[in-house]
Amino acid sequence: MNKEDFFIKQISNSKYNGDDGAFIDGYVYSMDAFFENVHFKKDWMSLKQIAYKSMLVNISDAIAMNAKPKYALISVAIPNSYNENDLKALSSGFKKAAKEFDFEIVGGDTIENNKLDISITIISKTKEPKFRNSAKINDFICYTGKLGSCKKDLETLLNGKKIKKSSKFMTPVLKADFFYEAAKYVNASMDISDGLFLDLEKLSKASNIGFEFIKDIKEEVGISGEEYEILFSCSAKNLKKIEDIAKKHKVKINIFAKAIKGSYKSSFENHHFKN
Ligand SMILES: Nc1ncnc2c1ncn2[C@@H]1O[C@H](COP(=O)(O)OP(=O)(O)OP(=O)(O)O)[C@@H](O)[C@H]1O
Ligand SMILES: Cc1ncc(C[n+]2csc(CCOP(=O)(O)O)c2C)c(N)n1
Ligand SMILES: [Mg+2]
Repeated sequence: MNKEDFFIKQISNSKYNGDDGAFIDGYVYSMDAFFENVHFKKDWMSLKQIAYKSMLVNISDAIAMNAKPKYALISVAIPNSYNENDLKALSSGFKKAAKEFDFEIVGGDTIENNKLDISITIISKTKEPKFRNSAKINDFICYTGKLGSCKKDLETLLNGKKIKKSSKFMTPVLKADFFYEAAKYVNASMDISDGLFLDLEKLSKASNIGFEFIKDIKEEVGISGEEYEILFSCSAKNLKKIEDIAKKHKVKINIFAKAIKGSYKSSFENHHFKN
């Protein structure tokens, strides 16, 4: 077992743990960290972009569970060198996301540190939560959008070069409207944060299924992280309905595998606690 899974198992064996968020009594509780030098370098993005992306990566988990964000708690470690304009820029990114997705920032914590580190908790509401453990044998396995560009853009940045302002690495494009409408036809879902192959492994474990690939997934597509697309499964019967909803919202759907008996293991390493 890897260090991350070992640790999570030590802390919590709650039945609510293990999905994009914990669904309890109509609400989904989820949190994600967005830390300097782990998730971004400060010369890559403006403070507003950093704050905005830190919110989007969190909202992504709520959407993947078919939950609508209602409240957020934001914990921020801020370098002492930041002036008032910096603080305004940072808060404008948080507020932009709250306005766009119509939720309230109800609390958090602020400390001083030598790096900018952001942790956000989102509390979201749903009448019909979607989990990772509900994919059924013979389901089609699909993902939204295009995968691959985030890894390419990350590499460009790590090589000291610039990427386009419109890059999905800078600003993930969440498929909220599509998914809130399509969710009733979906069996299982999660967001793609670690990369399709690793996230498929999580889906496989949670739903106790394997995959038969219909389409060949190239390595640069399968190992691209931070895409924040939605990975989902649905029955053959519901596929057409989902495709129609996707068309209406101008969202691309890739149908690339079928769920079969068995299990799936990615041959690629998790980026956390690499040797
Ligand atoms: N420190 C922790 N304490 C308790 N539970 C944790 C901790 N870290 C992770 N978990 C739980 O383990 C599960 C997997 O966490 P992880 O952060 O990998 O979520 P993910 O949705 O798969 O990935 P991402 O955060 O990149 O979207 C989640 O249910 C999460 O709540
Ligand atoms: C400086 C820097 N180095 C590496 C990366 C790549 N990276 C960080 S987190 C992550 C996947 C999901 O994250 P998490 O599991 O933390 O939600 C990836 C691919 C980056 N963005 N910035
Ligand atoms: Mg997730």
